[in-house]
Amino acid sequence: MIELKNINKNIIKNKQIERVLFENLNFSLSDATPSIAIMGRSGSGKTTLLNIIAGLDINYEGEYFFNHNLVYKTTDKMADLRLKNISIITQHYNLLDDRNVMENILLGFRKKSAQSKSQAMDYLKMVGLEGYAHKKIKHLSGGECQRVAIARAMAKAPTLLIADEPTGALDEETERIVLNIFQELKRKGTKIIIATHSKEVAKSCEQVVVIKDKRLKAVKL
Ligand SMILES: Nc1ncnc2c1ncn2[C@@H]1O[C@H](COP(=O)(O)OP(=O)(O)OP(=O)(O)O)[C@@H](O)[C@H]1O
Repeated sequence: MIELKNINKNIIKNKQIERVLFENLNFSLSDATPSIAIMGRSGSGKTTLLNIIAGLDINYEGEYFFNHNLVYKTTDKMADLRLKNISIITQHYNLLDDRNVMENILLGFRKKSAQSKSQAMDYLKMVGLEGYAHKKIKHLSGGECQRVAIARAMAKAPTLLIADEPTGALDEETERIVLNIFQELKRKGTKIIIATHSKEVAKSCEQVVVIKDKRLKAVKL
């Protein structure tokens, strides 16, 4: 479904290469693989790789294939790809602080319909936040924000869900709830790419890779 070939990515500071982050890195999420976990030490480049996959970062060398088609790395083409296919749960949730929970989830729907509100209520219930629809985001805890971000991602019913440390702010029980939701999404055909430090989360994925020495290596947990 997604293939990145020979990716070179440098961190540039004051027009100089400060650090070579990826060198001839290859990534592949095959049509047959429901989910993949990306692991690696802090600062190894997990978020950067997710940003490349999400089309949010196009400043790299190498080729990007989506559904076997080469994607031209322009902001417009990548935005279009994202709009049609991808939901992202970022490390900082990217929610609108001054809006309430329901308004944030409704932003996730590609097309709103008469049923959108009741669907959004169902997603809220699934993430254990029934009764939170009218609360302002700024009044929620980190873990609650993370679950709203997951509910918003579900609203899009994406082909691909990209999640950056999606359980980082959650206790064990809530982590289990979120992992069950991911299993349900996979059953419905959504593919998932997760960056994580958690072995439990990684074990819930069919494939695990680790960023090491500027490349990806397959690992068995
Ligand atoms: N826009 C940027 N400008 C400068 N440096 C950057 C930028 N984006 C990322 N980096 C650097 O690239 C490296 C990789 O960062 P990244 O956030 O991808 O790592 P990570 O593996 O996700 O880390 P963590 O597990 O701590 O979230 C870091 O050293 C970071 O400082």
